[in-house]
Amino acid sequence: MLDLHGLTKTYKTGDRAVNDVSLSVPKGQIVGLIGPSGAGKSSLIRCINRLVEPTAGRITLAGTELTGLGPRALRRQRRRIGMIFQEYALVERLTVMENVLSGRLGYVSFWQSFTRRFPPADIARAYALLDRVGLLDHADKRADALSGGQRQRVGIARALAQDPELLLVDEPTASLDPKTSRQIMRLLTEICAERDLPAIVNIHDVALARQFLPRIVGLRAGQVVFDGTPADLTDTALTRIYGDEDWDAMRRAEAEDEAETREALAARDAMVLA
Ligand SMILES: Nc1ncnc2c1ncn2[C@@H]1O[C@H](COP(=O)(O)OP(=O)(O)OP(=O)(O)O)[C@@H](O)[C@H]1O
Repeated sequence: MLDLHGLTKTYKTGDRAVNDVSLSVPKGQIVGLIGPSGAGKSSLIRCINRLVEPTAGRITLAGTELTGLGPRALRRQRRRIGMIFQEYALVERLTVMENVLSGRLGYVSFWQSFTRRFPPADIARAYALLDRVGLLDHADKRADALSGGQRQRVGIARALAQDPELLLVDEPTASLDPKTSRQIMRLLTEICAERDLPAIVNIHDVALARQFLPRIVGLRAGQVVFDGTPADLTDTALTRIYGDEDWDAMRRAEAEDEAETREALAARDAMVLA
């Protein structure tokens, strides 16, 4: 269970990116965080593992308060939080397996990590994770030889190798085509359910959030202005989050965009097969 209480971040510039956010995410629940650009989604996610230092408020993960920990204790607690990034953040010249094992670096000694000698149990677990994300046959490939969707699967396996108690996911599908995006969202939701993991997913694609995430939190100017199910996310609720828009026109434009992407991908596949 993750608990945020009165979480606030004011940057030195005076920007209050996160403003008194209180939120609980129970085990096994995956929450989508939506909101306009600049609403504070990234700042909120980064406050939770203290990549961004909160100005006020409390963060508690399974009973341990993360705010106020010193550097050593914070390092230990960060192992409990798996991060998955938009740009994957893989080490390109390392193999898929080495990238997944790098999720264990917080657990092995300096010497073991320096020589990259991981315990056999870690290696066995990394193979099992690669199998789970559908990349077992790619274990020895270099990360830079993979497609975007495959890279994100490595990012997911690496986060899971940490044996996390919470997943923080920052725009996981922003660099992916619609079909691959759906596959990645499906994988994330299945994994949270299987492992009883709480997760927060920063996601700009409202249609995708609606399709896959049972709970959606809307941020506007650093504050929670919506917290509900996809069915609760009516046009009125969307207006509260994003301001006035013609939602029908936006849905039509989104459908057109998706159809265009599908056509472009079909044309590309046809060229590859020809
Ligand atoms: N390092 C920083 N220093 C000062 N202000 C910042 C910093 N990072 C973010 N901000 C400001 O905080 C506010 C929230 O930004 P943040 O990136 O968290 O929003 P976001 O919802 O993730 O936006 P986007 O969807 O565009 O990524 C913005 O006004 C931004 O300019």
